[in-house]
Amino acid sequence: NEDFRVLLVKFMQTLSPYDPLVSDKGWGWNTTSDPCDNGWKGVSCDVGPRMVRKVVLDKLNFTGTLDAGSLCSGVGSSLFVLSLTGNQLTGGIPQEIAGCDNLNHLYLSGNHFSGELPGSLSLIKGLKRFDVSNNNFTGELPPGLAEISGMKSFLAQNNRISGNLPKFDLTHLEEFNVSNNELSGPIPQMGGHFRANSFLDNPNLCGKPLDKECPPTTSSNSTSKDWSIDRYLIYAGYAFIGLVIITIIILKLVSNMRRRKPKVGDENQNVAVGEDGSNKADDLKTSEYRSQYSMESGTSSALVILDDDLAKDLKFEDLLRAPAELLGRGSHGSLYKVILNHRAALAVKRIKGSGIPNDEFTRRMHSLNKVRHRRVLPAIAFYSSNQEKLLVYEHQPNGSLFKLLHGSENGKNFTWGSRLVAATSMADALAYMHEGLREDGIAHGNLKSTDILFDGDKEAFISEYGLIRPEKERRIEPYGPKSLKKKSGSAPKGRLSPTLPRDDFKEDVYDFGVILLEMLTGKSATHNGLDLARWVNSMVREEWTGEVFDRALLDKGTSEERMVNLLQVAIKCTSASAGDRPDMSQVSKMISAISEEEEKSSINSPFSFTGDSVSM
Ligand SMILES: Nc1ncnc2c1ncn2[C@@H]1O[C@H](COP(=O)(O)OP(=O)(O)OP(=O)(O)O)[C@@H](O)[C@H]1O
Repeated sequence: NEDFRVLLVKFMQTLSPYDPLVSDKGWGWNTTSDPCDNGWKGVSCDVGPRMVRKVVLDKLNFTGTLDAGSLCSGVGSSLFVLSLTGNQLTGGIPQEIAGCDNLNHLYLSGNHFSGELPGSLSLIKGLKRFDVSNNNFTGELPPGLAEISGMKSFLAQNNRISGNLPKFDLTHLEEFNVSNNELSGPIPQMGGHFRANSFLDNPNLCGKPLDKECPPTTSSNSTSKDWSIDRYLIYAGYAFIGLVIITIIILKLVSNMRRRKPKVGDENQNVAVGEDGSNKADDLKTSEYRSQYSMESGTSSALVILDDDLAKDLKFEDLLRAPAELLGRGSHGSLYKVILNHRAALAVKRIKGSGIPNDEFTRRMHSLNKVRHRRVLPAIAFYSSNQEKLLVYEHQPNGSLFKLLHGSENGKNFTWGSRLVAATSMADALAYMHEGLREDGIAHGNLKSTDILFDGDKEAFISEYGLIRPEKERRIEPYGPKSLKKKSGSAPKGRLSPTLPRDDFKEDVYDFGVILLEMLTGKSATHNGLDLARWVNSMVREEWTGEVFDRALLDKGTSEERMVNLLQVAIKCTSASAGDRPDMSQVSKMISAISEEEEKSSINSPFSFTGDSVSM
């Protein structure tokens, strides 16, 4: 009826009170047309009963306020999604928002909203995704909000919300972030897998997972009981660690004593013997590795040159003396940019205490050096001792895929065509390496978007292939749709699985799938405590596939069909069980087919960054 249109038009006018042109923009919002017939901008309706289901008006420079009263009286219970992200709306969220009592998704981030979040929000019992991040909200979080069961995202970071944090049930939440507010007091024990970054930058918030302990309090019996349990656990932990250390020392002493006892007739008992019966120490000194500088004289620890052109005459001393710039600290060690006279810049990875014995590591580097793909960055030299390893690569000047997608430019200049080209060549490179190194059992082992680097010509390379097998273990709680049905026991990536062996090649496929998802969604794999594969799966299940894609991709010329095809490949790669994941060779074929389609449709955009270099 007409009243309902009048109310919706009033809602729109309040969003943009200073822009009388809204009605002239051809957006359809007027009392004479039907929102479901004439496609009002941002309005989607049910096909059957023709009811307004979604109102999505993002980034339209609205400067007014949210007239929830008119909107919710107008659309009543039919509205499922309200999204006003990235405008400049002011004022608060009116209590009347509860009139939209079937709202599932409420996205209001990136505005200038202020005031307290209304308590009436907790009356919207079906609320699943709630995002009010990046506004100026103040006051306390209504405790009822934490009691809505089935909530999947709660994002309220970057506001000025104060008071205590109510107790959410975090085990079922996929995204949770209240960082950078003014919250105070202890973080309640809420379960879930969220790390400190979901709570950071609240000066007076304390307790796990933050690094900051809460001061002991006597005011509440239950709190002091929690504290004494905590303390008991800490002391028990110390005692256990002490016991383990003592056992290790005793075992070491016993094994040293045994080793020292020479056996009659055995003169080489201290030299390890290889599987083929050869003497490993001698192997390492063969002409395949040219020792340039020996750190520990008399041992095989030396800078080993693998690429005669790039690392000619490179000496360990040169690396030690040259000025080095720390580029980052990863999970295995630090990475330095080193510039030596008359040489291209080098990237030197320093790994301490890898746990891989010297000779095993050297053999691994040797195997890797035999299998080369032009899109996999080879080590040009390395040094290995039992305590420390150095790997020397060519420095790549255009940063990593991670920075390109999540750096200051947020992937704005990384077009769909460029992403597809990078995905195709990375899949091809990984498939090639898997095939060549399968017998040696050497997969990449730790693939992340920081390991995809761009060279001077802005071509993508995989780096750190097979460098080290991290102590990351097989995931027991997978992230595919099957696992989402299980309500408990969900685990973050890399959770311990003591019994099942890990298939490194299928782990690579999973990691590659996550990289594809990062390229498709523009989200990082661990942003906001979010497990990307799990989030995408749940969005697709809820039939919100269109909402997962990076907005920077929704340009003229981008094929949604091929984006969905690539998304399906990524979902297969991140299948719950390793057995359901395709091999990299199959992945490569599927992506190549999408690329061919793209080429045929002649809308393939060239791989392009704008500007001289990628700004990070
Ligand atoms: N050859 C290279 N040239 C230029 N930048 C590099 C090179 N190798 C790595 N980097 C960048 O240096 C930073 C630190 O790298 P590093 O490998 O130490 O960390 P990581 O990849 O985040 O973690 P991990 O140790 O788990 O692999 C990353 O941003 C990475 O993209």
